[in-house]
Amino acid sequence: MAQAILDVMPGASTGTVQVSDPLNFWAGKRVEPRQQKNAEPVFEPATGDCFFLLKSEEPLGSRKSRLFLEKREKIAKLEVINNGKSITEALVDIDIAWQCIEYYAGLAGALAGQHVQLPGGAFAYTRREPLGVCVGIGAWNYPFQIAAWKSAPALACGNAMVFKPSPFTPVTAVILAEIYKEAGVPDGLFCVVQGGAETGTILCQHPKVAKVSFTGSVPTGKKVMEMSAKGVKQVTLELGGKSPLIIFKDCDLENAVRGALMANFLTQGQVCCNGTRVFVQKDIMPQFLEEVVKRTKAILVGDPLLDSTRMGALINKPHLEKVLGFVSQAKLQGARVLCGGERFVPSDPKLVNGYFMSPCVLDNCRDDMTCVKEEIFGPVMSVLPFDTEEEVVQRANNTTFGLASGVFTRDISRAHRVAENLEAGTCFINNYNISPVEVPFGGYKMSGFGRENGQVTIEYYSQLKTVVVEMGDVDNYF
Ligand SMILES: NC(=O)c1ccc[n+]([C@@H]2O[C@H](COP(=O)([O-])OP(=O)(O)OC[C@H]3O[C@@H](n4cnc5c(N)ncnc54)[C@H](O)[C@@H]3O)[C@@H](O)[C@H]2O)c1
Repeated sequence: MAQAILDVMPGASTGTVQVSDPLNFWAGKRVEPRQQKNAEPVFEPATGDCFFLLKSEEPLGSRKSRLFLEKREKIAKLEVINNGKSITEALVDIDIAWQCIEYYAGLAGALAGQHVQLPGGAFAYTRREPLGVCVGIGAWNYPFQIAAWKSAPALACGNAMVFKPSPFTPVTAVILAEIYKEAGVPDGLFCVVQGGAETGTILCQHPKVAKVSFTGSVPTGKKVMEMSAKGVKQVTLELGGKSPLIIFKDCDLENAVRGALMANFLTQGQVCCNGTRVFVQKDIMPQFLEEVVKRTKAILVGDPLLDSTRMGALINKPHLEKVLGFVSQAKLQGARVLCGGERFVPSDPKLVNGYFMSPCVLDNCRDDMTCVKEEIFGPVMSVLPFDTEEEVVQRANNTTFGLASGVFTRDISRAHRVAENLEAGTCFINNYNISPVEVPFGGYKMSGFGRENGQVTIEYYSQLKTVVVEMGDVDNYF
């Protein structure tokens, strides 16, 4: 069964793949939902064609790196077919996923408590224990990577995880389940359940669930937190962002332009930590704009399975329309479109119904515009001029989000001062959007709390037990 889904490769090309195997993984194997709801079509973003019928489960309550490398390309191709991102990026996503699993597999053996000496020979020690059954709920922009980022630390700490992918990208999480099984993870320890809001709700409300780790939008994150609060469950929330990227005039301009592109156009701009508010010091604005527009226009949009493609298709039609709507609104509010911002129809006939758009750079932006305030989640960069460090830090922080931030400067003191003053979970100095699994990732403010990756995440998937040991007699007050 597992093979069937992977057997479509390597001859697969855009528009030819149909997936029919069940995508739920329960007690060690792929299963059809026990009680099916209506099947929902899942679309291939590059062609607009349905390539899978997703049957989700109704009332759920009632009813190792070597392995990765062998499957790397196949998983990446399926990720592309389901998500629309370029194969170049998908391969990196899969690599980051296995690095994450290796990292936490390594940390598992290092989990340790503390020994505390007490008076009279007594002592205490602490044990790091699992929480129990954890739920992972994923967004559609990094389907496989999100499943790995959540399950690797969860399993390393001794928990079980039930993972629910986004119904837009249901296809690859089950392969992760099969890899875990092949690597020796006992049946039932990592399960995949398909479905949307209803299934997510059931999972969050289930009395036997100890923790929910959620990646998605702020409105859904609030609901997840409310539901989890009722059961006093721990929560990790990885939510949206509208991150600032600050480019000072003393920067290496070539690198700053590259950084701005990395901050805006990965995965068709559908990245939570994107630096979509690009603040550029006035003195270098003309040179910055000239270079960034030149590079943006050169981005090759098209068939995401081709190695030469740098930008694929957005996730679905309503989302494409929403992103294009943000561009229209920006124009009405006075922004100038320097390039892109339109639906793009590739010359390949099989891609004519795909959800492509040309990457967009907006100039003449002001802090009060919708495109500068709201998360667009598409390839739209808003450029804003600034004069002083003090002013730009204040403007950069003037948002309810706080996921990431970036600063380009050659002044080392300024770089660290700005990093300290920005209200965000991550600050990139002279780079943007790199995500090594060794460093913690997560938000400030309404971008969420808790962390993924890094050693600290162990604390979010375990609980501490204190054991107090008396070596003498009990001191009796009575
Ligand atoms: N901070 C991060 O690490 C990170 C990473 C990726 C995406 N995101 C954010 O995710 C958003 C885009 O993803 P999306 O459109 O899939 O988000 P979404 O909030 O619409 O959905 C996320 C997940 O929640 C599920 N869900 C929906 N309603 C639910 C409910 N009532 N109860 C439980 N689960 C429910 C969905 O089925 C999906 O699996 C953006 O805002 C983006 O910034 C954040």
